[in-house]
Amino acid sequence: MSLFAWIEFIDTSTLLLFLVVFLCGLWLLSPPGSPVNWPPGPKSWPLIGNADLFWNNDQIHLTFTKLAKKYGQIVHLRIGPRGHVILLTGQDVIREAFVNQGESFGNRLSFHPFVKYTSKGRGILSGHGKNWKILKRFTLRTLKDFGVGKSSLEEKIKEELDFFAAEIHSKGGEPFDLKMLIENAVSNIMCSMVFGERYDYDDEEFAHLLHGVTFTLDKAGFNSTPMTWIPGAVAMACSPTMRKVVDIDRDIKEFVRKKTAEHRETFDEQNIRDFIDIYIKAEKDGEENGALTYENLFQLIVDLFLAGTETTSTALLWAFLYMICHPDIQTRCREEIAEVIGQDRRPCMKDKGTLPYVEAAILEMHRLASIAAGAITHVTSEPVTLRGFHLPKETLVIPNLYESHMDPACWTDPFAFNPDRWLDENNKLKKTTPAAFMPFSVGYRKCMGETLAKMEMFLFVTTLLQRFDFRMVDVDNPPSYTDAVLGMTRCPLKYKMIATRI
Ligand code: HEM
Repeated sequence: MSLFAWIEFIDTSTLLLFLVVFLCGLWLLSPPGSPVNWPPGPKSWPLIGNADLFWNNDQIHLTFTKLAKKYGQIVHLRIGPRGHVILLTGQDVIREAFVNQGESFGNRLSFHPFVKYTSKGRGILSGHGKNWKILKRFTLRTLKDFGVGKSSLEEKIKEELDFFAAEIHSKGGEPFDLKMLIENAVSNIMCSMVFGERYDYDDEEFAHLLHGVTFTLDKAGFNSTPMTWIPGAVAMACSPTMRKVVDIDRDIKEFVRKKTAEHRETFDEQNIRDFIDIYIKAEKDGEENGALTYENLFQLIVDLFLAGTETTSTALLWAFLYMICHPDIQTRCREEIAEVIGQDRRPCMKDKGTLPYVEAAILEMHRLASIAAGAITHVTSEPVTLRGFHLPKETLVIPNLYESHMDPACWTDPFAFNPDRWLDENNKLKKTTPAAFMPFSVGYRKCMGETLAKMEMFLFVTTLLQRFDFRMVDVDNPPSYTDAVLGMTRCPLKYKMIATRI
């Protein structure tokens, strides 16, 4: 296997030579004697630093945990002659950085080639600084106004659940893979909020976009970190993956462009239909001193799709995998739903608080699945000091959220799926959650969609368990619920299941 097979980006040996020459050049030009004192870390190779740790490694969170055991809570990795990555392990140090010094640790990777050629640092996922603050304010306010946490959005989620349940029913008890169905359903909720419409599960154009989103999130995951210091033009010229990500970005933008153009033509200030209308109105009203531009709207919508579909659908995939691997827990959830809600009415958000065991199972899913195992890479916005280490501006910072969820010092028998750990002696949900529990990250850049994600998780899990019994296809050959692949999110391996209508 070639040296660069890990990243699928390099076509030819000529390029390899070019890169070596390029890295040598950078190395020679690097300023001597840096004024920072780096935390400890593994020995690094000349030129490539510790980039080898990322090669072909879809379990990088486990590598990070091993490094923390050896070098401590703050580990330093070198990438190439100039790049520096800091790994943070443990909720205390993660909070010290992201909560206590949130803004200093709050930039994103605007210099990664993927970002340079797609969002260009606009939007909320890869943006930072003044523009990001404006978009964050607008997004949180609009999500709230538009119904996140309110009954209007709840109705949309329930409508989608009816389509979703009908699709599962149509499998007629035959084995099926939930992945695409669930991605469709979750994206449709976002589509209803943003565009005011949903798409059929067999809509080819939409399926193409969803595949694109999955591909991008897979390839833009942690093992693409060493690419950060490869010049964008070199990556574009040499990497088929990079070119595909750019093509996908173009297709998604074309789709969004079509939708926003239609909205502009039919815009009626008296009848605000969705997120795009709210944005158009804000733009017309000159809100935020004109900072809400068309380009910003564009990237914002793309970002909401990237951040809000794959995450929730992956979390749901894990939830149903745990349910089929633990039929006893599934039955206990269903019994609680039957006792509190019955079969004659559908679950609603008002039921939250009355189904402690189901809620405990969802919390346990978030912990054990740790879908955002390393959150999204942060970047220091200025020189900072953390526990005596002085880190320069533009240091990459990755929090190992996975380790916090698996730390035996915080969780008894951490690899077991055990909803009971969230309940008190009266089988009520414990009043506080442990500080080590951070599925949505913490501080300045924490998830903006947490409330929406929690609504979706609760309504999907309760509604589907009320209507279906889920089983594994072959009890003698159960799917693994410990193995996973980490791209941007930590995904379960492909599995099928059987659903029977209750
Ligand atoms: C189970 C579902 C979800 C999980 C576990 C999750 C988790 C996360 C995590 C860990 C981050 C990174 C925070 C950091 O870098 O420190 C994040 C960022 C983000 N999430 Fe979520 N998320 C979920 C669903 C959603 C949904 C449904 C939305 C839709 C609105 C959303 C919108 C965002 C946005 C916009 C960001 C970027 C925040 C920023 O960079 O400032 N997420 N999410």
